[in-house]
Amino acid sequence: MTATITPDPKILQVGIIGMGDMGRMYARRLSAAGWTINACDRPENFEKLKNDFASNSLVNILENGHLVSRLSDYIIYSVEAENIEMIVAMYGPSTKVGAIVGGQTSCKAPEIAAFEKHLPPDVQIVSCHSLHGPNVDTRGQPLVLIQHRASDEALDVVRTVLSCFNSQFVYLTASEHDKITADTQAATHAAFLSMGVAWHANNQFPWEVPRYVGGIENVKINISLRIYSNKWHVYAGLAIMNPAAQAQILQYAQSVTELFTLMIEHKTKELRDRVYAAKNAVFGGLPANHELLLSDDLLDNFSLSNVPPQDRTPNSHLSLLAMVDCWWKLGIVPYDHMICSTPLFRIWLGVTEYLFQSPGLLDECINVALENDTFRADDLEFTVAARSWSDIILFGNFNLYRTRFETTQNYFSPRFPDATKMGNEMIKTIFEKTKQRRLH
Ligand SMILES: NC(=O)C1=CN([C@@H]2O[C@H](COP(=O)(O)OP(=O)(O)OC[C@H]3O[C@@H](n4cnc5c(N)ncnc54)[C@H](OP(=O)(O)O)[C@@H]3O)[C@@H](O)[C@H]2O)C=CC1
Ligand SMILES: O=C(O)C(=O)Cc1ccc(O)cc1
Repeated sequence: MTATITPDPKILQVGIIGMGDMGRMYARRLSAAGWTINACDRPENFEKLKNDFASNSLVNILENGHLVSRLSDYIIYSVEAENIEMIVAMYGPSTKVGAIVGGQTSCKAPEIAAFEKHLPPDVQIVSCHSLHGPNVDTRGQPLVLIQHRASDEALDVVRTVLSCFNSQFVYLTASEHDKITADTQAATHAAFLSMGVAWHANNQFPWEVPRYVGGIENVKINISLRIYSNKWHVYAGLAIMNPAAQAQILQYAQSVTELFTLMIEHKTKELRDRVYAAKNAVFGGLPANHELLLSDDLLDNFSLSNVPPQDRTPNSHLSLLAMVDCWWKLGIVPYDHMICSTPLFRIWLGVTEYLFQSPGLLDECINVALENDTFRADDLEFTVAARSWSDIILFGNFNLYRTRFETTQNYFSPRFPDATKMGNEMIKTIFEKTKQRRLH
């Protein structure tokens, strides 16, 4: 069934269909490593794209995916997950005989189904997924490879082409990929999306509010703004199209609601027992000499606020209590997924670990949750937001997702440049610090 493809930059041509943020990042890095790239976006974007890459002689911009598919030996679809079936149906039949095809979408079940349905049988399928955003240094980051319908030689070709990223290859099946990424990404994103909506609902720029000062608060603000500065469809696609993700988001919303109810009912024993049961399930297996992934000193360096950190207000941290509760209820041990984790997931895990494992901090947080009303209005809005995101995702409503996302995105947009700069620094520092932990 298979034709031989030589992974030689003088011969092999790489195709990229979809020149958005990720497609452009791939085109730049692969061409810098000497590969010839044939690339396209939607036909109406042809002139602009051609202009943008006019100075790069190794990137050959074409009008549409038919032209890319006919010329290229290894083709990557880097398009919106929601549209993958329609786009593969359009261009897949034009694929060069014996070529290798893969996709970059964040959820593999629909992508693989589209490939199986629309690619000619002589075409091999090796999919990929860079587990990070387009502006993150690719070195050392996980890069999932899925040898779905392909020879070992075809996998080798893909490995050779993508080796210039110096990422860490992780070999999975499509369904393993979807299960693990649901565990790492779905509830993480739900938490940050809900924070953004809650701050917006209370008409707050959190870095201007003195009660949002301190290490953990810096992470919440930076990461939430980082997500809102990205494209809505990236998060909608991986939440709505991955069935395993829906269960996580539903559980996260339930955990938020149930913990918030215990807080406002002042059910001290029930709340404490539940939080400690979750702590035991998620962190109980860590060795005695386990070092925290993050420290407050480190996190204090990444503030968008001008208020000094010593004026920190203790917080109920509902979003973090609910995260660990959610992992517990779903039987997820997040450390099992480090090899396949995104930067945001590692940071989020680092923060939850910091809250649950720093002496005294968890009890302080439970006491605040039960007795202090400072964050009550924020926690109420956060609960409503978590429920609302889970409804939108369970109903699979892309339009409502987009409206909800973009409304909050507009509200925060003036601060995106600062937050992106700070977020990149934070990711870099935390990446260095957690390198050992990630690889073992
Ligand atoms: N951004 C991220 O952090 C990551 C994203 N991913 C995944 O990678 C994929 C791409 O994401 P990203 O680059 O961020 O998104 P973008 O929206 O920036 O890129 C998608 C591109 O595909 C184009 N497109 C749509 N239809 C066609 C078509 N018929 N032919 C050619 N091009 C088309 C879009 O054009 P137009 O906008 O005009 O519709 C857009 O330029 C998504 O599936 C996403 O889930 C994976 C890892 C990380
Ligand atoms: O790190 C994260 O969770 C991100 O937000 C970036 C991201 C988005 C989509 C992916 O498929 C992979 C990474």
